[in-house]
Amino acid sequence: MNLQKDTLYASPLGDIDGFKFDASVVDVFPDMIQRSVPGYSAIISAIGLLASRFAQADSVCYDLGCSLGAATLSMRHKISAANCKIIAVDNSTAMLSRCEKIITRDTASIPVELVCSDIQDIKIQNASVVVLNFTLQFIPLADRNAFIKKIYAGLRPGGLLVLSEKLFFSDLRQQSLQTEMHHAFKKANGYSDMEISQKRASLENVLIPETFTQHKNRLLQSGFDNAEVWFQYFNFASIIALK
Ligand SMILES: Nc1ncnc2c1ncn2[C@@H]1O[C@H](C[S@+](CC[C@H]([NH3+])C(=O)[O-])CC(=O)[O-])[C@@H](O)[C@H]1O
Ligand SMILES: O=C(O)C(=O)Cc1ccccc1
Repeated sequence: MNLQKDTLYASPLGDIDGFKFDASVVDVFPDMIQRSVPGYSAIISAIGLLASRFAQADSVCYDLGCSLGAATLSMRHKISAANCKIIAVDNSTAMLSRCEKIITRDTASIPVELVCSDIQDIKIQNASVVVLNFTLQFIPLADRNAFIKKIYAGLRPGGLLVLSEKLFFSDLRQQSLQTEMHHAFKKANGYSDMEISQKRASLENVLIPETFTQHKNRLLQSGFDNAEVWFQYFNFASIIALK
């Protein structure tokens, strides 16, 4: 499980396929997400702190779209409520089998159940914490309302949803500036202009960002009491929604 540098888009590709979380991505994923998502590590640490505040005794904490389990591990090391378990879900078999190896090597005692499934198809019950860390953006737009309603229904009173997303800005100058600054962030982390533009093409119609207002409206319409940004770094933000 050696950490590999992300060079997936470093050579010119003729046709650029839509981005997939396959075995080639798994090998470079920690490097890719760290160098591509501004504030990723800070968000992962804060998810642990939030879980320690919100995890209720005898409840379930969900990590939906868990990838290699970074948010799961952060929660697992911080939760002190009695008799909690974590359910971590991803529909990429390549991601989930690597995640299983990582979780097995970790020695913390909170049980972790790994589920290979579309996150829209699982039961969400008795939840005190639900984490969607950069995952909703990959769910078809038409399915997002029903999915957030389902999460709300599965949360206990006092429950927490952490929703981290790449944002879109309805103001054209903001959208261009925030995108430009995200690309500057990636360049400062060693990606070339070609890597940035090829990755951008592969994410077209795969990662579909929405505005903060769209997210907030959906969360409120689904029943959440309130929803606010607690972290933002350029066009990447994390939202706390409370039941
Ligand atoms: N419908 C779906 N059902 C299940 N999983 C899905 C679905 N769509 C996408 N995924 C999974 O969601 C994850 C998104 S990465 C999350 C990072 C992680 N949360 C982290 O905190 O490190 C974010 C990113 O790479 O930008 C991938 O593992 C997909 O397989
Ligand atoms: O790399 C990007 O440009 C992103 O928007 C974030 C990202 C990170 C990892 C996989 C897919 C998207």
